Amino acid sequence: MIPWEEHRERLLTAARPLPAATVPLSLAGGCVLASDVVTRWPVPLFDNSAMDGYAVRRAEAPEGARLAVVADVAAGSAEDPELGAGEAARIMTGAPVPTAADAVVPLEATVAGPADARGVPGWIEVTAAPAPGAHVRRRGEDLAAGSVSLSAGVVLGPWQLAAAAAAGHAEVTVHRRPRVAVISTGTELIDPAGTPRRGQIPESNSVLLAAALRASGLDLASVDRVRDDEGERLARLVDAAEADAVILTGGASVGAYDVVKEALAPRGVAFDRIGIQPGKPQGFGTRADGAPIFALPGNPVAVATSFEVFVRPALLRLAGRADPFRREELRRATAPWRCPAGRAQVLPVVLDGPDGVAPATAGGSGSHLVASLAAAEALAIVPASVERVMEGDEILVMMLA
Ligand SMILES: Nc1nc2c(c(=O)[nH]1)N[C@H]1C(S)=C(S)[C@@H](COP(=O)(O)OP(=O)(O)OC[C@H]3O[C@@H](n4cnc5c(N)ncnc54)[C@H](O)[C@@H]3O)O[C@H]1N2
Ligand code: MOO
Repeated sequence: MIPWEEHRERLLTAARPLPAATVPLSLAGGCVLASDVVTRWPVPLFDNSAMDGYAVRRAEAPEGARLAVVADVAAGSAEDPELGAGEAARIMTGAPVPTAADAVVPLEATVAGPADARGVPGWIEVTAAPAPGAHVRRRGEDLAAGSVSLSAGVVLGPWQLAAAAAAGHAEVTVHRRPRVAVISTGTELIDPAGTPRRGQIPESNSVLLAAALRASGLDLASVDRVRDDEGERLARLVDAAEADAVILTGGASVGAYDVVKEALAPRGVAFDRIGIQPGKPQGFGTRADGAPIFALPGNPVAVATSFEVFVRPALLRLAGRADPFRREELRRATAPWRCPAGRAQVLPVVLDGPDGVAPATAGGSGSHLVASLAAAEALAIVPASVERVMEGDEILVMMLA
């Protein structure tokens, strides 16, 4: 039996980041940046006002000063009005501060005289003197021109994409988002909407994997279902999948009709017994083009936990993530539970209070308990040496959100 950490390491070593491509920002969300984004200009681009108010020469704007309003600068204006002694310009938030001004007095700190047709008053009186540079957002104070705005390796979320746009880029160079093919196997499987006859069950693994891929920012390339007597078709589907990785479920154990093993072992996929429960039988290999092939056991809970423990980190590596792991926390068991002998346990759990954790199901870690998966919030990972978790024991918990 291979320790689960060793199996995971083997998968991670084989998973090389996909080549980089330049894509528009609208398609880059969730991708990992492959090269630095260097700002084309200082951010902000020019000194601009942080307030709606009046641009002034501070030395001439003590409390009680009356200033003539000689210009009106809106956001987007290219004007740079001269300000003489005793003069001010009305200015809006985001508008360029006139070169002659060195502070902005907000509207609320003024009393205004009669206005013209555009609403610009002829004069204002300052009711609170501005501090030096008050309400002026300085050119380059966020980022100097030519400096790195986003470093390679960053995952592009909404904030990072906005930063790239602000730095003057409509496109970024990212690792391609992995496209993943899913193939579920089993003669017993029918559509969830069907009426199962004796021996048949609704197919749920591909539903789980498709959603898990999407939730991890990965693309679903295709979904197929194969009967246990369709080994050749299975091999063809794996070969032909237009995907960067293939995940199969079922048929990975020692049964008489384990189609995945039959079809893929001759193609170099290694099937091993891993020291983890659920998820003991696992197959792993690489296609001729380097795409990893993950053959998971069929039990739905084993699929859920194997995806989290093995497949997701490897796929995130393909996506270019340096750290592909979930956040982990140490929590206290608030109920006791049994663990399998000789294998690490990955148990779907609920979070109990600020630092507690309890099994999501009374049935323990049975790999068929798919309905109770719905209640789970995280996965407890208990080492192989532990046979029983006692109330109060410290447990390592892999957080799923
Ligand atoms: N003699 C032994 N038998 C088994 C062993 C063993 O070591 N010796 N290992 C057990 C363990 S542990 C597991 S896990 C399973 C894995 O078996 P397979 O990978 O061959 O999976 P299947 O037999 O195809 O399916 C297992 C189970 O899951 C249901 N299933 C399969 N696919 C789906 C799907 N897409 N949606 C919903 N449910 C699915 C299937 O009906 C079975 O009930 O082997 C044990 N046996
Ligand atoms: O390892 Mo199997 O996945 O326990 O039930």
